[in-house]
Order: sequence, then C-alpha cells, then structure tokens
Amino acid sequence: MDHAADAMRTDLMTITRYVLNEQSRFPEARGDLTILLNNIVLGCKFVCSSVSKAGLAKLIGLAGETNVQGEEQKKLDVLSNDVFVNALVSSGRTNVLVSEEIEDAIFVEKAKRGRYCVVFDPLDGSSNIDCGVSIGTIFGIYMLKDGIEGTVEDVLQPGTAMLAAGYCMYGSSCTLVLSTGAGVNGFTLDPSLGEFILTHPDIKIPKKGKIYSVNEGNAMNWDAPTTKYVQNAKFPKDGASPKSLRYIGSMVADVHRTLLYGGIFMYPGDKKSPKGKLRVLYEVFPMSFLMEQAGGQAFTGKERALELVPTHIHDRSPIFLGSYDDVEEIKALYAEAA
Ligand SMILES: O=P(O)(O)OC[C@H]1O[C@](O)(COP(=O)(O)O)[C@@H](O)[C@@H]1O
Ligand SMILES: [Mg+2]
Ligand SMILES: [Mg+2]
Repeated sequence: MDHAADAMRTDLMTITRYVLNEQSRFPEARGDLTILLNNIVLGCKFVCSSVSKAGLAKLIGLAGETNVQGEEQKKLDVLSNDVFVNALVSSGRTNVLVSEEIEDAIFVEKAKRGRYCVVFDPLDGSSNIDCGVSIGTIFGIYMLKDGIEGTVEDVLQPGTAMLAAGYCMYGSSCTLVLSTGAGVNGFTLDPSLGEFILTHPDIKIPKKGKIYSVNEGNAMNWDAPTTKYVQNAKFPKDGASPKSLRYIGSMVADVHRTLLYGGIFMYPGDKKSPKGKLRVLYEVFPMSFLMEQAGGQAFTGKERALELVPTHIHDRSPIFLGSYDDVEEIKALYAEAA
C-alpha cells in the first residue's frame, strides 16, 4: 500500500500516537509506560530489519552457545536478546527484566524511574529462522509491586497482574499486536515510513473457529482430553465439517493466525513433558492476556491460564488458547476426565 499521500492524513494512526492517546486516559500518567513501549517498538524495528537481512548478513545458523533451557542458541536469538536488553535498559523505565535467553532475572541499577518489569522471548520460533518462516518477539509488562527496589517476586505474579502484553511477528510483513488492557490492536510496519500504522483496530477473535493447531507428532504421549479433542476435530459426530489443521511451529505465527481467523492453538502437557514446552512468563501469559482481551479464552488443562502463579521465572505450562467456544470444548473434556 502506498502511504505517500496517506502520510499527510491526520487520521493516520501511528503506534506512537496510539500509545500517547492511551496515556491520556490516565490523568496521573507520567509518560513512563509510553517511553518504555516506544523503546520496545524500536527493538522490534531493529530485529525486523536484521531478520529481513539474515541470509545476506550471515545471521542464520548457530551462535555456538546453549541457553538456560538447554536449547542451542541461534545467532538471531543472541542478537535479538541483546537488542531488547539494551532497548529496555536504556529506556530508564525498567527495573526487572526476564528473558528466555538469560538464566537469572536482570535487576537494572540506576533506573531512577524504573517502575516496570518486562518479561520477553526475544526471538520466538527459532527452529524456523534458517528456512525463512515467520518468527517473532513476545513481551509482557508488569509494574513493581511496591517500592523502587525490584525483586524476583515482582515477576512471579499471576498473569492477571500484567499491565500490557504484545508480540511482533516478522513475517510477510512486520506486524505488532498490542494490548494495554483495553482491547487488542494490530499495527503493520510501513518500511518506507519506518512507522507502525494501525491496520487492525480492536481485534476480536471469532467466537468459534475452523482450525486447530498443535504438534501432532507428540500425539502418542497426549492425555485423554487432548486426544479426544483432536479426534472430534477430525471426525465430528454431528455431521459438521472437520476442522483444518495448521501448525507453523512459531507460537507468534500460530497465535496470530488463531487471533485473526479463530480456532484453537494448543501446546498440551504429555507423558514425556507433563508441563508442555511453552514458558509461563514470556509465552503463555502474554498470549493468554491478548486472547482474553480479544474475547477468547486461555486454559491450562486445570485453570484459567492467567490465574497461574509461577514459582520460577522459566516455569512451563500446558496451554490451550483461542476462540471462546473452542476453548469451552476442551475445558468440558478436562472436566469430564477429572
Ligand atoms: O517444535 P515444537 O515442539 O512443536 O515446538 C514449537 C514451539 O516452540 C517454540 O518455538 C518455542 O519458542 P522458542 O523458539 O522461543 O524457544 C514456539 O514458538 C512454538 O510454539
Ligand atoms: Mg518462544
Ligand atoms: Mg525464543
């Protein structure tokens, strides 16, 4: 789309203008969250530019290190982590940072106005980097519980305490989806302007979808409710059409499609990994926050996902999230099995 003429329109909503408008809803706001979000946006633009040049700039392949999860780090994992740590620290508004790539929480010294904690997955979908499939960044923001001294307790809070969450998808276009607790909005990067423009205002997930999304290669280890759900999706009893399967293997891309088209995304626990694979703080919570804000649901197999209370910063949890009715169905199967 050519924004050359549009750029002069006063109703063209950039993410900067959107965040400033949001700030004005809170008369007591001092602009700290606005500055913090602007720095996250800058980090996303930087990573987006690196991802698009990855093959040319020798940014694909392994970095040679293993992260805290025992996973081999890709060069882009390391680069994206550095970008976001720098962007967040230099905002002067963060006190506690948790990254998938760093074993311990980072406590930012000299952050005079650091009232916020940011949890993030700097590069999600690492296994898809080398073949050019969509990848992303996920983040969630908390406020310090009290005082100005951050502790790990500030991030070991339930997801219901999150103030804002979002993700940026580096795909056929660069899309940033954000919620500050008043609905969900999607912005697309116009590379010629270097600005994210509001392209998906007030996203609402369809109440019921036609797609299920799961790594079926793990089916032999699934529990009974997950197995039954997928069986019903493929062989519906009431004469309804079977659901389609879509699975990219990048949570950001699978959740983005689920948000726009409806359906369910699941990474269940199984016999081999009872807690599943996805990490509570920087994968499960931000995506569950966005789903609820868009009218969907997020469930762990036991409880509303946002009510989980993590005991460790890299905790994992099973997750089923998406359209309201589809998540109701899996909840009913777990209730039956209990
Ligand atoms: O390959 P699997 O087991 O299906 O796992 C896919 C999941 O793993 C992840 O890639 C994990 O995230 P990271 O790439 O950030 O480690 C998710 O994006 C995705 O949903
Ligand atoms: Mg991830
Ligand atoms: Mg990652």
